[in-house]
Amino acid sequence: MNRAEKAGLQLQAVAVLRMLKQTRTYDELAAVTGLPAGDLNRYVNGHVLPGTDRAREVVDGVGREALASELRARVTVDEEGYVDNSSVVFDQSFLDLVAPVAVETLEFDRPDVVLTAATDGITLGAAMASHFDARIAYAKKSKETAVEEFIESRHRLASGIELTYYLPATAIDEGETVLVVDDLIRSGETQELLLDIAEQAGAEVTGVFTLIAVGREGLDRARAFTEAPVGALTTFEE
Ligand SMILES: O=P(O)(O)OC[C@H]1O[C@H](OP(=O)(O)OP(=O)(O)O)[C@H](O)[C@@H]1O
Ligand SMILES: Nc1ncnc2[nH]cnc12
Repeated sequence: MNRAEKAGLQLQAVAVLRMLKQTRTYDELAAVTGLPAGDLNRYVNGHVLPGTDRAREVVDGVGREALASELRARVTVDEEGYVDNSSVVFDQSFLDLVAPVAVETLEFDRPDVVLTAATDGITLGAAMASHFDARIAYAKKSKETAVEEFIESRHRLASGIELTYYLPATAIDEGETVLVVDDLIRSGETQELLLDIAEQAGAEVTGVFTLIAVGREGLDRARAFTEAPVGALTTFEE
């Protein structure tokens, strides 16, 4: 780990601790993290940075669980199992916190491009791309004006309606690496289209990540299309 990566990890741990501290006393934070309350006070106030091992423990161990439960507390699920996650996808600061934790715990390699689907995947995609210093690309259900060439992927849904996503052909170069992300996966049809677009571009997929999986079908479907890691921050049972 070089110095910049070490500093990045230390600052991620501080961001996670600050988020957890918002609803906890230092003693409660000590109970969650297993770290002394006095040290936590110094980290949260920015007087001292946690060492690399402690920072990794916070980001890997505490971070993922804490962010998943924060996410679950924010979303609502209606009686048909549809999820309203607008309070998460509209909150760029929260997504900026999720990105490094997801990357550390699911062990995604740095991609050249983070690929997502408009609309609701865009803010998570931006957070992931910013974390990796990678480009973002989002496929849309309509063609952008003035773009001459598109990669398109079409799929007939169970209802018979056809779904097509379009990506400007210049968004991904052949041989580049791509991390595919979205806010939510349910049937996996959207991920299948994104993975097909990545394949048409001649890209190598480094992983698939979603904030929420509703049931297992979508993740299993994505796994059938790539050997790269596929994961969700949290899964809701159907
Ligand atoms: O796994 P699937 O069954 O394909 O469902 C997941 C997709 O559905 C939602 O997008 P939606 O199509 O509602 O578009 P939006 O982001 O513009 O709301 C969500 O943001 C995912 O992209
Ligand atoms: N918001 C949502 N909740 C559950 N399933 C979905 N499929 C597509 N969008 C969804």
